[in-house]
Amino acid sequence: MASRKLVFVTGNKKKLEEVQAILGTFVELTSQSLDLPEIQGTPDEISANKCKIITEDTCLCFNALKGLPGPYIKWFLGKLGHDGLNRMLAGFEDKSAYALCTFAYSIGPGSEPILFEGRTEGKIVPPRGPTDFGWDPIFQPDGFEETNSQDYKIWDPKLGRGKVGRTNFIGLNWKGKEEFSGFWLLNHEDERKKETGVNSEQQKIDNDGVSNGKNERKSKKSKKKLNDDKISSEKLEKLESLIEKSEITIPKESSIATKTDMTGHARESTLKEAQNIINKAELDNSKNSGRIQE
Ligand SMILES: O=c1[nH]c(=O)c2ncn([C@@H]3O[C@H](COP(=O)(O)OP(=O)(O)OP(=O)(O)O)[C@@H](O)[C@H]3O)c2[nH]1
Ligand SMILES: [Mg+2]
Repeated sequence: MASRKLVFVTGNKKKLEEVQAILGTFVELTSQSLDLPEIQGTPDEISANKCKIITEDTCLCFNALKGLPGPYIKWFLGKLGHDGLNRMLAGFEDKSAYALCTFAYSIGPGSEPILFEGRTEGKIVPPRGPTDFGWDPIFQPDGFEETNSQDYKIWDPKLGRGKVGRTNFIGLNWKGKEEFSGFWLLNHEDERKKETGVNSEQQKIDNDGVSNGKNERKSKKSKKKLNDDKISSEKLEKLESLIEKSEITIPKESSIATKTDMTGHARESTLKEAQNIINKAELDNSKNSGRIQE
């Protein structure tokens, strides 16, 4: 199992299953459910993990309704069901929609969460397939004859494909995963050293154009280690070269945001949720240290 541990703050078992399947070989997730803003339970586990957390917010956006229900899909789905959601579009010719998944990733208290997004275009159709997960039965991604329900439930590494924006983000295209893994390594010096054999000082030397045999040896060792972790050497080389060339960019601003879609809203609410969790963990930390001193 991967040595990197991350707390996924979600109350949704299906989400957890999907994200773990996608990140499986790279990060081991533990889940924690927090009902914000009325926080239930204590996020001790989060504090203990120094609050390396991710949250994820899923939107289903109808273009005819200028992006709505978007982040409110949970409540619309709960009240109207699949048929009701279809009927909302009865008066419109345009049945197109998109699934938008926004991840917030935090490396710990005091650090601003970083956002990553995945988006899948498709259309709203009468329900087909199993009904055990949300709006899957009524969302048919472009290029597919099946709804999300009828197609692959989760990221399938053998088939090399999966579904909706989550897989678009970290599965279907490797770019998202590279950014995430690259970001992770860049921000966790200890793990970076362990995984790549290169620390930031050495990287600085390499970037300045000075290479040495020692690094090459370490790099070979790290390749073996990560191969064992089932990341192909081709992908590892790409990742390492991205890190070394510092070509990894963290997408703070989305290139897909438009005035009519829900991207901005999704970003804001995900960020707020992540920030609330961090604030709560910070508060818990300070309360704990207060208790110890007493
Ligand atoms: O058919 C689906 N395929 C998916 O891939 C998917 N991902 C989320 N959802 C549903 O969309 C709403 C978003 O709300 P949401 O992002 O706030 O999730 P949530 O409240 O269930 O969990 P969380 O906020 O604790 O993580 C909720 O009704 C989720 O069940 C999905 N439905
Ligand atoms: Mg939620």
